[in-house]
Amino acid sequence: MNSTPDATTAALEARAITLAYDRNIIFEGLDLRIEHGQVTTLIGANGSGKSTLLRAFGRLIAPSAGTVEIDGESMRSLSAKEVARRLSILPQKPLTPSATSVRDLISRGRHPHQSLWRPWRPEDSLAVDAALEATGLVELADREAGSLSGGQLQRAWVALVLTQQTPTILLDEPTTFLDLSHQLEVLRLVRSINREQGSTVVMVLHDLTLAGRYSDRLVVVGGGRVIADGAPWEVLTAETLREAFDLEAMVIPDPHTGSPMVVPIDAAELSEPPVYSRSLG
Ligand SMILES: Nc1ncnc2c1ncn2[C@@H]1O[C@H](COP(=O)(O)OP(=O)(O)OP(=O)(O)O)[C@@H](O)[C@H]1O
Repeated sequence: MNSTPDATTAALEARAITLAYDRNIIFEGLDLRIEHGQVTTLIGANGSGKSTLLRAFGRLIAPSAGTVEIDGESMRSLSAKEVARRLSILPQKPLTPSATSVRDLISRGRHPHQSLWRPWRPEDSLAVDAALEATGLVELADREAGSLSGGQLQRAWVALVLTQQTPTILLDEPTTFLDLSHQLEVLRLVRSINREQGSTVVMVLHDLTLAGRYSDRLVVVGGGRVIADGAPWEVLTAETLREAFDLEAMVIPDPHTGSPMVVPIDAAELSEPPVYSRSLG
């Protein structure tokens, strides 16, 4: 790994940033620290600015005011190649190149590691093989990427990000298009990379229960600010869900993992007594 984190430097830090599209201001003067070695997940309603924030952390968009730092250094002061060595990002809608095999697509993840003096090495092939294996794509390695199903392609993008082996990984909705079993597989993989390699992960997820299960920290955004920030049990409360999502919900412990499970309540059903009491009564 390239970075040498210390206790006081954040992996990523937004300092008083303003993010806007023309005159549409999404965040103004926002501060947010992302700690080294944690899985942090951004949650919030549609259009609340999660992807915008992630893109700013990935230097895909520049703040119109304030700074974004990586390991204590301003992103602006670093070359594109240096940023690519430190972080990888899976954007929300990556464009699939045509006439590219799955293996070639994933191999692109090794480009930041190469230079004139550092051509393709056996370890690059090993990293690609490991990512194919980890994402269950070995049998599809020679298929054209454009011919994959939505879920298979999503796993190929996740594999591409993983082969980069950067200290920080940003994932915008990595479970889109995936069936539940593959969602679990991808999130388990992301967490194992975090635990085993100490990578810092920042993701955007829509499934609140999975976010709570696989994250160390949740950051809820809405109305141009951070509504709540903390460990999953601190953040996933009925009050926060009401404020952030306009949602009535119960939060109960998952019987298997003990992590918070969000059970949405349909407002139309609120007038009815719970099914349990109906069947008992
Ligand atoms: N490229 C863009 N140009 C103009 N406006 C944009 C652009 N991208 C996002 N927006 C607007 O910025 C706001 C925040 O969008 P963003 O995609 O960050 O939200 P989000 O929380 O990730 O949403 P979702 O959950 O629907 O993916 C929205 O109002 C959106 O319409």
